[in-house]
Amino acid sequence: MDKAGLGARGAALHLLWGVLVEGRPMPEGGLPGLSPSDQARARRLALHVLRNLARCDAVLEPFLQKAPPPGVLNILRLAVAELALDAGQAHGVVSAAVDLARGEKGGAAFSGLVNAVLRKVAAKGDVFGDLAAPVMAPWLRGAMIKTWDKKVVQAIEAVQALAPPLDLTLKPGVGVDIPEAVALPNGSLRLAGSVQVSALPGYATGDWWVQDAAAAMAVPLLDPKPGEKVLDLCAAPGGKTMQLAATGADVMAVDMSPARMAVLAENLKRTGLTATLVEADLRKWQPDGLFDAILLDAPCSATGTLRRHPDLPFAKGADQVKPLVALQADLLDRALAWLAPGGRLVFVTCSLLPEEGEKQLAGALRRHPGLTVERPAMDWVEASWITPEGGLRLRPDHWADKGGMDGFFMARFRRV
Ligand SMILES: C[S@@+](CC[C@H](N)C(=O)[O-])C[C@H]1O[C@@H](n2cnc3c(N)ncnc32)[C@H](O)[C@@H]1O
Repeated sequence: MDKAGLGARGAALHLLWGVLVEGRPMPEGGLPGLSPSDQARARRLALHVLRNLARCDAVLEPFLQKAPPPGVLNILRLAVAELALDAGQAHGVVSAAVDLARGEKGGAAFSGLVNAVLRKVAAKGDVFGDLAAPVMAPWLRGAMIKTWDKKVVQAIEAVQALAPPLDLTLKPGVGVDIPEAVALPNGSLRLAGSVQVSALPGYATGDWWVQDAAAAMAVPLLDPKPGEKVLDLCAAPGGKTMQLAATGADVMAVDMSPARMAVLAENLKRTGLTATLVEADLRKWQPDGLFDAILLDAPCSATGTLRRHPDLPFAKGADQVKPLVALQADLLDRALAWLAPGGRLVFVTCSLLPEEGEKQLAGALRRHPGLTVERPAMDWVEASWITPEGGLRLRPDHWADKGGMDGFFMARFRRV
């Protein structure tokens, strides 16, 4: 890191500008010109701000008579989030913010204000104090309150305000020795705090891969057997492909994104697992034969992953959900036709919205007479997670005492 940490903080501001001013999602790739640790720090800082935007603004509000230009406001938000949440790294926050303001177009005139405001904020000590956890975007919160009661929504928001843990899915049969990791009931290993993934034991030897514990529940629900023909649809970057391949099933993985498929190929190489890869748009593709088991991890609003992607509500709105719902139903109908008689299909979305979960299950049963739903039988699934129709509704506040989980809906269909 450069001495004043300006590289990472400057990159964090660049990310924030893209999300908050231009309404773009955070880019997934590397941040040019920064060391891996500075890249990680830049992302972490930007995510702290996005997860806690309302709290940062509430802290600043008493000290600002009117809003400064967006670039300067973001410098202030970044410094507040860093003082509140990155204490170990927060040396020189105020002076770095002043330097960043001086370097910002039109910002030099505000450097005195930045200095004065942040000194007062820093003097407070407990920066966020008892400010409530940030609430979800209004369009999403409204939908959540219609689905669950307010207490559940607040519990979800409390988990979404926290930096998520790092979950690892283990290759079966390998011993992994990471003393600070905690084993979850489903077999995932969980690490708290920010960790350099590639430095952990077992990374280079491909003994595990990063995947939220909830995401890791779809493959056990499908329960593939060695030698079965399994189709993995919307497969990249391959967290679930690797789980499928590790069971000894004969896996074909399909996805339309060349960049994500390249990551999937890389992941398989690192873990020494094999699958047949097909780059294709599932709206046009047809397989040559039928499959014993299919996993469809459909594109969705990703509203279940807001703690990992707090940029999403700034880049996506309610209007983007409807076309996704239609695409999910289309892909589900197509995939059901590729099941061998008696075969099973698990439909998955990382969404909190019933249109992308419970209602997709109901729609599939209406459109496909003879289709049945099989209830999850994994012993670590809590009864309250299973919907009356037999779907698996996973919410961020589940296992809240262990650090929560991403929100998912999954259902296992059987073609009779
Ligand atoms: C939720 S992600 C999949 C995550 C993946 N299953 C995993 O476990 O790592 C959804 C994927 O759907 C793919 N996708 C979206 N529309 C598609 C289509 N029409 N045909 C094929 N793939 C599609 C995207 O490229 C994206 O990789």
